[in-house]
Amino acid sequence: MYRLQFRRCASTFSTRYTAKNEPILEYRRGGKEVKQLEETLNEYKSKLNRIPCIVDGKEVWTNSVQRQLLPFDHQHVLAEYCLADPVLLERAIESGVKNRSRWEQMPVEERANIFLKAADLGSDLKWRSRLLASTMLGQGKTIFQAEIDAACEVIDFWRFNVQYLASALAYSPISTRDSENTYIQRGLEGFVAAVSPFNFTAIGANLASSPALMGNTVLWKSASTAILSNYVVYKLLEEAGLPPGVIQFVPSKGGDFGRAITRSPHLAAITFTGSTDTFMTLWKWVADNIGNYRTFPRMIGECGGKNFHLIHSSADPTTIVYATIRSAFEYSGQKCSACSRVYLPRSMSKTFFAHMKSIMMNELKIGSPLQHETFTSAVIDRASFDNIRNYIEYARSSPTTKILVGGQCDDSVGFYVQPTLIETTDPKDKLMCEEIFGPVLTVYVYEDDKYDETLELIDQTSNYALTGSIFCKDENVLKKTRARLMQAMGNLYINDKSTGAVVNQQPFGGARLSGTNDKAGGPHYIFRFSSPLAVKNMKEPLKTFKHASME
Ligand SMILES: NC(=O)c1ccc[n+]([C@@H]2O[C@H](COP(=O)([O-])OP(=O)(O)OC[C@H]3O[C@@H](n4cnc5c(N)ncnc54)[C@H](O)[C@@H]3O)[C@@H](O)[C@H]2O)c1
Ligand SMILES: N[C@@H](CCC=O)C(=O)O
Repeated sequence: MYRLQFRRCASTFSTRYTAKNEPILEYRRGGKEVKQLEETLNEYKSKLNRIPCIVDGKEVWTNSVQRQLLPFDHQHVLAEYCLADPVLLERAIESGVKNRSRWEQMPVEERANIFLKAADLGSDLKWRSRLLASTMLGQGKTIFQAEIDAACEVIDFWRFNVQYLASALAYSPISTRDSENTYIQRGLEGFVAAVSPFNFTAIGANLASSPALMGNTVLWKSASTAILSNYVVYKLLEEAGLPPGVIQFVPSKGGDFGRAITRSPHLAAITFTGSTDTFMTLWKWVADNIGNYRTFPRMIGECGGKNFHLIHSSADPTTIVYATIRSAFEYSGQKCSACSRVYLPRSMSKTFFAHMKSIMMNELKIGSPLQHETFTSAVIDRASFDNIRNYIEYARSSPTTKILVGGQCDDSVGFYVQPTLIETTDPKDKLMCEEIFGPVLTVYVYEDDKYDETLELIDQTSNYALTGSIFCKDENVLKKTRARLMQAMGNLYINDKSTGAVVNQQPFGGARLSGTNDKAGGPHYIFRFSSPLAVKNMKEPLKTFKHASME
């Protein structure tokens, strides 16, 4: 059990708290964590989970009710949740504004300890199984994918953000004989709007809780397909001691939420993760209202990607296959960091394609995420299924692309899209440029002697710059490649897959239109939610207005 302990030394604070990454549990059949998880899965599955909005700490059961379905069995309604309409959103904003200064004035140690307590609760099997079960059912994640997201990453965000805050508080400006100088991490004036995506429970948890840790009040709008897991996160925080009215849990229609927050003069920041288009819409709405705000709203956005694996002829032939399978098809490619374009040298293409085909056709089990042997399951919803199917149809009809494996889509029970491997002869094909957000991987084979041109191609093909992997064992080539692709990603992997960033190991965020690159899971992220106050306190009265040179 960690408690944050600050100790005063002269005029500075310091702390003994150092976070560690939460160990990943294995969930082997018959183990105690599996037993607990199965009980919780059964509990959630056997009832209709009813979810209210929460405003000012009070449940609000609105008349507008929506349903969350199991993506892998869409006849099964997992939850019914209440939608906040524009009037309730106004109330939530008022509540946030009203509660802000009381929360901000709570001693920072007490605030931080709530999140450390939350991390401890999440680590324990009772809450851990709730986090996992709600994520597996609602978002269609396998046990491993749910564990690394809804348990480990959630817990890591809570612990490491506290560590970053503690280090920040250790900073003290120089005081002089005449003046005592202090530097205070203050919350933003107004409220923070957190808008989260469906694909990571941890992202929702982080978007809502980082601003809160820094003394802000938050309006949290979850994605409609991640409501149950996000509600579990909210309830966990409540049990950890988060006071009422610090986070308002307000599922709502995207447009209603976006309009309500951008209309309010009290908007202090939007912390968003989702598609680039949605972030651009929010940015435009803020611009439309720019004369109306009390402060400049901060825009923090982590957006889409078109992540690449670049393979050099010196790469290890087995690593490139395993890494590509994992990055492109785990969680059905629904990670912003998923590999969706590969640049492959002609000299390795035969063995690469043969190995990929063999694994994809014989070893990848696609099915219910509740079965241990499942590699990946259905995609999140009807809209996503239709969108991905359109790209596959396009690939079927285009003269420059060929589907090598997969391509089948079946929505009779769940929204299943078979992992699909495509080869294109057009490196600027839309399959190489646009984010698909599904299990569709396109490969462009380049001639070995065209490596430099291929670097140019990678850099120029997409407006996204989220993650990229270089597979190469030649140090000189690697050096040249890194220099050429310096701006082509926010997270670079060398001889590893382009997914799987871990808090405080690979702080995460993209460049270009992939986002504002504030690096969640890194030491600077929390400062986007702070408006520091520098204080100079004069010790002596002024004796003259004249400078020495004037004497
Ligand atoms: N870069 C990252 O760290 C990161 C991480 C996860 C996901 N993503 C990206 O997220 C996308 C997938 O997630 P998604 O489908 O949930 O994205 P999305 O943009 O459809 O939705 C994200 C959130 O925005 C809300 N929203 C939609 N319109 C809105 C509006 N006008 N005003 C306010 N809110 C609005 C949605 O309801 C949801 O809560 C992909 O593009 C993926 O790359 C990026
Ligand atoms: N932490 C994730 C990024 C989140 C994107 O959806 C990864 O690196 O796989």
